[in-house]
Amino acid sequence: MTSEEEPFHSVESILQEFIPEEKLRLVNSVLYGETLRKLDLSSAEAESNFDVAGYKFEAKPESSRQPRIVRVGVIQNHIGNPVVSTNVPQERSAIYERVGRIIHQAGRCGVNVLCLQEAWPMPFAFCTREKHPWCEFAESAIDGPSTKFLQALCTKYNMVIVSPILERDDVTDVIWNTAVVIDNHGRVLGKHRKNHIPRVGDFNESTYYFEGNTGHPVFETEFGRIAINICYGRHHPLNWLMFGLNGAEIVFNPSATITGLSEPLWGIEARNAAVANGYFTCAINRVGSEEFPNQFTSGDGKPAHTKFGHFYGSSYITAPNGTRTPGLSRTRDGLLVAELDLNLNRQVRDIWGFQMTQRLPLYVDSLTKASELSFEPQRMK
Ligand SMILES: NC(=O)NCCC(=O)O
Repeated sequence: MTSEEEPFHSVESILQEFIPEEKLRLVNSVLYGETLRKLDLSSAEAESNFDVAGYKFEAKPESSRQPRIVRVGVIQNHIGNPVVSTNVPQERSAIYERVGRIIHQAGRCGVNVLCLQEAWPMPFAFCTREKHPWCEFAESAIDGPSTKFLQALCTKYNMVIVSPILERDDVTDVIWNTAVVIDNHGRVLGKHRKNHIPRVGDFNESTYYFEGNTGHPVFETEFGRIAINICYGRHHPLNWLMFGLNGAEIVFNPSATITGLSEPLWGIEARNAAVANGYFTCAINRVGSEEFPNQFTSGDGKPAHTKFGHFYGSSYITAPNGTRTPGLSRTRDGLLVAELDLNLNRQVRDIWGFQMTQRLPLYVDSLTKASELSFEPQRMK
């Protein structure tokens, strides 16, 4: 589908429309795994301009460990106005207003750890390659406007919030694509800078920032050990692996990606990472279309244009056994909540033994060789 065709709500809504109810359960169990119970989110106030959905991932009871229940939430949202305004404070406050309403609902749903979409407090202006005015959106991770805005909400709802922003380093002025982790007491626990920067289609992000220099940090929160693999990093299995080796129990993947480029990959990559690494993954995509005042090109022979395609939303959450939630809508703002029992990670690891059988030393050796200029591929004739 191109951005000009009529957008459909979700794959799930099409399956529901055309597959008889008694068969739909079977189809869903093959496509999505175990049937998940729905969470009662009646405490959330229904609002006409965004959806709220919630599911429960259960683990077996253990006699030596208590269940480790945590509620995670992910938010996907439009930026508000179809044509982006170049007035930075105005654009930013409209986004705060829109996202703030959804965060309040997450608080009411008892969410413990919430993650927002990639570069949430700004339009995804990196397609333009213009520095002015978009670089003005870059802000301090420690005391920038978005951190300050969220700190109050973290404290109010006793909620950890992962805030993916365009960061301006406090000392050097250098710009980074960064996820800031603010704990449930409103303190900045730390940050992670995007490790893999795209050079594909209109994703001209390398004009603005470099590959991150923060490694693969795992943040120990009161609700579990979390990590963030920012957008294009989801195409890199070693990126996911390192968060797992460092002990992540939940990995968030805040993204910005469009129809016509990545949609067939979307349901695979974060889901596969959950299976391969024995942790929960939460894939979050922006939603809607963003149009910029000036035309841009990306050296791909396409005519100059002003629209950045359709961000298809479809945020979803996967357990280490591959069971996943349905996706949020492809067209509407939404809050997806999932109650996880983190004991499931070890239970699935025990069943499949991927950690035991992964043979890291074998690959260390091979990868070291493969990264050398003198590398000769192991091929037999
Ligand atoms: N934001 C971002 O890294 N997008 C790249 C496109 C993709 O990975 O689908």
